[in-house]
Amino acid sequence: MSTVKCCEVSQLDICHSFLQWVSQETGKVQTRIFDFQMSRHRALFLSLFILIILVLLVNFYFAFVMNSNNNNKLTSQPESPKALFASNKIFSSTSKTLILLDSPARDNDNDLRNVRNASLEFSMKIEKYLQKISFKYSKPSPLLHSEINKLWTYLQPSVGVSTQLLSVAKEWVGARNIVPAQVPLLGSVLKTISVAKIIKAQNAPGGTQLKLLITFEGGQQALFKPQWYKRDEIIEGPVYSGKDRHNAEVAAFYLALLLGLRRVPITAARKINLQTEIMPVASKTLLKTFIVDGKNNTCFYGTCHYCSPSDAVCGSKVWIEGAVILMLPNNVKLKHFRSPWQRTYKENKAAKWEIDSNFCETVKSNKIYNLQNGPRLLDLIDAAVFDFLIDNGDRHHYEVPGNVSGAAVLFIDNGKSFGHPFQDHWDILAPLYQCCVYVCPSGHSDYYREHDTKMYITDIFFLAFCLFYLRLRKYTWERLLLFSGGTLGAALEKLLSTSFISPVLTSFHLNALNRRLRVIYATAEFCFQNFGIDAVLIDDGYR
Ligand SMILES: Nc1ncnc2c1ncn2[C@@H]1O[C@H](COP(=O)(O)OP(=O)(O)OP(=O)(O)O)[C@@H](O)[C@H]1O
Ligand SMILES: [Mn+2]
Repeated sequence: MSTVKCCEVSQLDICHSFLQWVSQETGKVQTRIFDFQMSRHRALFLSLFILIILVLLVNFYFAFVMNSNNNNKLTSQPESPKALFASNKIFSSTSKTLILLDSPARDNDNDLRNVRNASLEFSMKIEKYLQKISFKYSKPSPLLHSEINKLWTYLQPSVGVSTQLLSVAKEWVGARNIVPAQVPLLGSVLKTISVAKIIKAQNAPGGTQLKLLITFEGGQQALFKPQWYKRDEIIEGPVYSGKDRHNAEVAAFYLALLLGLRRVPITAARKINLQTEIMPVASKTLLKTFIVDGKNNTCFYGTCHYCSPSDAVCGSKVWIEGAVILMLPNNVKLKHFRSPWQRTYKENKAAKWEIDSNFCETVKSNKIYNLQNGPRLLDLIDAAVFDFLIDNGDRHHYEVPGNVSGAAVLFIDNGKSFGHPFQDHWDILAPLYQCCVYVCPSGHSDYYREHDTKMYITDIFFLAFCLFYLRLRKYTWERLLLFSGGTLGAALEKLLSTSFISPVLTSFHLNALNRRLRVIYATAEFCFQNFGIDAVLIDDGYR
C-alpha cells in the first residue's frame, strides 16, 4: 500500500518502473527458491527410485538363483507331524525304495515328539528328486575302467608273503589315509594277513561284540571278527540289529578304496583252523570259552558285553571264516568322539537330529564342527555317504588319529553293514541333507525355503550370511560320479573277486549299492537345485 501511495504522490513513472523492478526481483528470488527446492526433491526422489530399483534387482537376482527350478517347489503348506507320518506310510508302500523308520506310528499326540519327522521331511523331498534323475547320472564314466583296473592290479599279490610287509603297511598310515592312493603292495599285504602265522590269540578289549585280538609272527596285531551269518541271510529289525557281519567289514574296505575314502583299516578275509591256529596260542580266559557243539563243530563265545555260553560262534568242524582287521600302529593314538547323529537305540525315543531339521546348526555351534576349524564336519558327511551305501546305521562313535591337525574321521567298525539288501535307511544321510540346507539364524529365511516361493528383502542379508554354511566335499562328489550309470555294484564285485572268501556279497547287496548311490545323487541334486552347485560343493583342501 505504501508503494501505491508513493506512486500517487509523485514521479509516477519512476515509481512504476521501481515497482516493476521490485516485482521482477521478487519473482526471480521466488523462482530461485522454488528451483532450489525442486532440485532437492528431485534428487531425493531420484535416489529413492534408484535405491528401490537396486533392491528389487538384487531381490530378483536372489529369488532367481534360489528358485531357479520352479518344478522343484517344496511343500507349500506345513504339515502336522501326524500328516507327515501318515503320508510316509503310503509313500513307503508304493515306492520301490523303502524308507524305514525306527519308530512306529502313534495315536497319542504326546508321543508325536518321538516321531522321526526331520528325517522323514527330507526323505519326502529327496524322493521327488529321485524320480527325476533317471536320465541324468545314467551314463557310465569313461574314467571308470582304468580306475578299476588300477585298483585290481594293486590287489594282486606282487611279491611273496612276508610279515615284514605288515611293517611296511604301518608306514602307510597318515593323518588322513590308512592306505595311500598308489599302493602296489596292497595285494601282498592282504595275502600275508590271510596266511601269516598267529602266535597269540586273546579276547579283544573294547566294544561290545565278540572278537579276538590276534598277534602275527613279527608282532603285528589284528582283530578277528568271526562269521555269524550266511551270505544270503537278511537281518530284519532296526538298522543296528544283529551281530557283526564279517563280510561287511571286508566289503567296506574294498568299497572305501573305490570311493577314494581310504580311511577303513586294512581288512582281509581269512579262513582259520580253530584247533591248530587259535587254541594252541589262546590266552587262558579265551581258551575257557571254547566248546564243541552237537555236530562236532568247534565253537567259542569269548568274553565281551554280549558274550555268553548260549551264544557261541561255531566253525564248520574246525574251520571258521572271518575278517582280519589290521590294528593301526601304536603310535597312532586314536581320539574317540560321540557322533552328533548317534541313535538312541530305543524305538520309542527319537534323537534330537531325528526331530529337528535345523539340527546341523546345533552341530556347527560346536567349534570342532566349524568349517573354519578343520575338516571334521565334511568328514562326517563323507562318513554319512559311505555308511548310507553300506547301510551302516551304527556309527555311534567315531575316531580320529590324535595329536595331528586335520586328522580324518576313520571308518572303524563296519560290522553292522550290509544287513538288508532291500532296505535303505535314508536317515543315515542326515549329515548330508541337514547340513546342505539353507538354515539361517533368523529362522524366517528357512521358512521361505520350506513353505513357498516368496522372497523377503531381509532374506538377502541373511542369505549372504548363510551361504557360508552348506557343503559336500567336492573330491567325494567327483569320486561318486565315477560310478554313475549303475556301475558301483559291478566295480565292487570285480575288486571283491580277489578276496579269499569270494563271493563276499550277494548280487542283491551289490545291486543295493547302485540303488543307494542314486539316492545320494538325488540328495545332492536337492542341495544343488536349492543353492546352486558351487554353493554346495567345497574344496576344503582335504581329501
Ligand atoms: N583297526 C583298528 N586299529 C586300532 N583300533 C581299532 C581298530 N579296530 C577297532 N579298534 C578299536 O577297538 C574298538 C572296538 O572295535 P569295534 O568298534 O570294531 O568293536 P565293536 O565290538 O563292534 O564295538 P561297539 O560295540 O562299540 O560297536 C574301536 O572303537 C577302536 O577303538
Ligand atoms: Mn560295532
